[in-house]
Amino acid sequence: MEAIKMAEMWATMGSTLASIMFLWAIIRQYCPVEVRRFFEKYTHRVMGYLYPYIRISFHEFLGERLRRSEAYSAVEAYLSANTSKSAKRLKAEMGKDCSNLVLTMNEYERVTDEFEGVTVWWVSSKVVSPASSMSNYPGQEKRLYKLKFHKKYREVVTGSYLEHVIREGKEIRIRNRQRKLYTNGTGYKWPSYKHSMWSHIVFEHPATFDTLAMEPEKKQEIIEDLLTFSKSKDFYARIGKAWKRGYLLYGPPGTGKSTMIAAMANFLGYDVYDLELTAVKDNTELRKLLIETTSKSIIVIEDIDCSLDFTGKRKKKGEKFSDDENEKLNAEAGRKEAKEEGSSSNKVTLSGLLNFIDGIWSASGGERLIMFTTNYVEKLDPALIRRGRMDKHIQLSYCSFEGFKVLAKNYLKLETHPLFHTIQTLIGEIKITPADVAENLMPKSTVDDAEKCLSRLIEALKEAKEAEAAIIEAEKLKQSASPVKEDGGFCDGDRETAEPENQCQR
Ligand SMILES: Nc1ncnc2c1ncn2[C@@H]1O[C@H](COP(=O)(O)OP(=O)(O)OP(=O)(O)O)[C@@H](O)[C@H]1O
Repeated sequence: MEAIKMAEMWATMGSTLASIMFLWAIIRQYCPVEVRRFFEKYTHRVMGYLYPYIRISFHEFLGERLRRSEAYSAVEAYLSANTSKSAKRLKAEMGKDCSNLVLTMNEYERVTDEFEGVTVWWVSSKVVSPASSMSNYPGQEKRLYKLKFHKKYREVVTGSYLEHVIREGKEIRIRNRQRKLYTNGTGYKWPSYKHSMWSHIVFEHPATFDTLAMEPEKKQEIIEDLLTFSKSKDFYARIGKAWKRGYLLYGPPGTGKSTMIAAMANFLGYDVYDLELTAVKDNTELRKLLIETTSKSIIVIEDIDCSLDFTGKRKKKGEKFSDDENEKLNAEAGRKEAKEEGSSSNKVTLSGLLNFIDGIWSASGGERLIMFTTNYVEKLDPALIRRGRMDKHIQLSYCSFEGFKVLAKNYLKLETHPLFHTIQTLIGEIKITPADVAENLMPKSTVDDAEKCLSRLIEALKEAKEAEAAIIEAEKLKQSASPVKEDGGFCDGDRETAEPENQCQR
């Protein structure tokens, strides 16, 4: 009996409240703003005792720090990525003016989220500002999010949860935005002089770390390095360094240097600036181009060893200098360059490039990765690639069995196959680039099945093995014919000849 009475009482209370809400929704449209605010203030107080949940407009807490539209977009991105499918329906535009709000109840969508053990509910609602009495324009329609949570979690929600939502939402938006690939070329500027400028296309390279053929541990190390960098804004500010990181990617042609850059750009959601140094007239122009790059970008100089004379001018291959000696040589080379710069302003110099790498972005802020690629790391000037400038050196090498498995999964959708064993043995014995493996795995006609592609790869590996054996045999014969050169220099791959010109030829 008791239970039935209670149920009846709750039902009556519920229907009374619903009637009041319904009446209020009608009346409030015609109420002056002051009356409405007064009424709502006291209703909220009373309701606070009966109903311990708080419903806040998201902008109450972030309005000061963030533009409304920015906050709205961040929440939208966060909810779309982190919560149930229903959030995907929350796509909406945000209007400019949010005064005089009228809620239209039937637009409600509700999404649940959890953070540090706290449950919150997001509600999306449509808002219409009343039509102006002076014009014929209808009222503007806007969207907003409201957040509901138990009042005992007020501190967690307004303290860390909202920050978390905004931060994550912004990152998701950056990852999802359409990115650009910039290249520099020559343009004309009034009054008609040539100058280097960026032009761009949409960056749509499909490479990801999942599709990159590389040992899993090495891949993971790079991913973590990138993640740490992208989250280290405060750290860089604290230690007084520009928020940039240099990567040197080196290895033989076809080992995936360009593919790695694309995977990095896709992973971080950055734009790519492909800087062609040979098209840059001088240091002034280089400076201008670099300053024009935006935050969250990767600046790439491919084949740096071929881009002007940046190769080991200061230190010849095999020469071992102490740090002091190196400093002296570098200073001397710097002076020489400065002289050259004075005599010919028509040049991008090493010192110019080093200066820009070191300091150019200190004033402009924002995060940037600078990447050099080369097939001949040993040719590069040590000053160009020292740690601090090129913070991480990544060697891209010949295809390992782990790398092959990634390619087999990408190209043939194969995780395992009886022919894998033969491939594992052969791939451990010879050097083959991922590009060559990929080429062999590519179906050449509609009748090519996985087995045919794998057999073709085995054939290619066997041929490469035979070719390698023939080269080794020929070299042995050559060496046994002339062990010592006329000038007394040796040629054993490790030791230099007496004259620098007489370098070993492989
Ligand atoms: N590690 C890899 N993972 C996946 N695919 C690869 C890899 N390496 C090469 N490839 C394939 O080979 C092609 C050429 O590779 P990429 O241009 O990245 O090599 P690279 O090292 O930059 O060569 P280069 O030094 O000649 O510029 C790519 O389009 C890709 O299909």
